[in-house]
Amino acid sequence: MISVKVPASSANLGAGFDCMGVALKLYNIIEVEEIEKGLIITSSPDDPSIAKDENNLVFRAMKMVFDEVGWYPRGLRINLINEIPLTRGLGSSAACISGGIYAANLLCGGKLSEEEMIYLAAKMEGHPDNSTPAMIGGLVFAVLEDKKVNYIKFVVPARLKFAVFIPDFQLSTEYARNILPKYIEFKDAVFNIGRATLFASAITTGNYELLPAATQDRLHQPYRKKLIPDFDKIVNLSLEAGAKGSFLSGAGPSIIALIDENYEIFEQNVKNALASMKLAANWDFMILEADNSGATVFSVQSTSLKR
Ligand SMILES: Nc1ncnc2c1ncn2[C@@H]1O[C@H](COP(=O)(O)OP(=O)(O)O)[C@@H](O)[C@H]1O
Ligand SMILES: N[C@@H](CCOP(=O)(O)O)C(=O)O
Repeated sequence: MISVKVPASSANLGAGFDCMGVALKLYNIIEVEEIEKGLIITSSPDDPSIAKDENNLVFRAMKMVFDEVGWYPRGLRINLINEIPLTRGLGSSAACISGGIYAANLLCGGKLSEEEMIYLAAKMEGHPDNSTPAMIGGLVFAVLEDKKVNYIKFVVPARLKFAVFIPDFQLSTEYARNILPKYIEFKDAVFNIGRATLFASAITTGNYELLPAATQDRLHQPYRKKLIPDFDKIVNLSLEAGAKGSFLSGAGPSIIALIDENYEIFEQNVKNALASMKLAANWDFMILEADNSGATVFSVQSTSLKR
């Protein structure tokens, strides 16, 4: 049995639509084992949206690797332990894809390079901003090209923390992508280019005072926030509590805020605000650090199957 740990991820980071994302210390565990025959998939906590047959996302990612390298297990047992909430904008699908590719590559003897795994994951997900940090960790600037992903990984210092606000409803990434406009005004494109580059510079040089300006966006949040009733309330309360920027996590509905200091004061202020605004019942709140490792093996037990 091979056990792989793969982190959650928060993509876009404001202005960096489809090209920026950070891995977070919230994990799924994917356990895989070759068996004599068949496909056995279990998951906990179970969720009706998690397929237990060949439609399962982790299995589909693994099969893509087997097809790529021309090696197939006789049968496969997959056990999924899901800490990352599904369909909340925290890269649950990307964790399945990157974790499944990573686990399958271990099962078939490591035939794929890290670059090949990063590309396959981004190609399957359709955009590299979740799958790449899920695979290698850190805060990643990434562009999916024709046959590869061009990326830079920035190792996030522990002083920068991430407040995550998770509502009690789901918003599928597919739906949240379909509602985006096919065309935008030139001035809005220029607006986002400037802030995405300012974000990259501010985050890598530690100029966190620039982050509130650098995390503004006109490409996706104006459209998606309409699907999230308390969006402005959560963003405003996190900024008033001292966050250095607050914005949609991925395609949502979760919201993420950047915190640079006074974490305990921030946490207490947020908890007080959530309670006084009667939002606490519908919004989970946690403070996470960035994960700088990505998908990792955390146990390998020899299989009883003899080839
Ligand atoms: N932990 C999981 N196990 C199996 N399938 C999953 C898991 N997480 C997501 N999926 C599949 O991926 C699909 C897309 O999820 P998505 O809307 O992208 O969620 P997220 O925003 O968390 O990435 C889900 O409908 C589900 O079928
Ligand atoms: N760039 C994508 C990111 C989707 O992230 P997820 O965690 O919601 O799957 C988008 O904004 O559509």
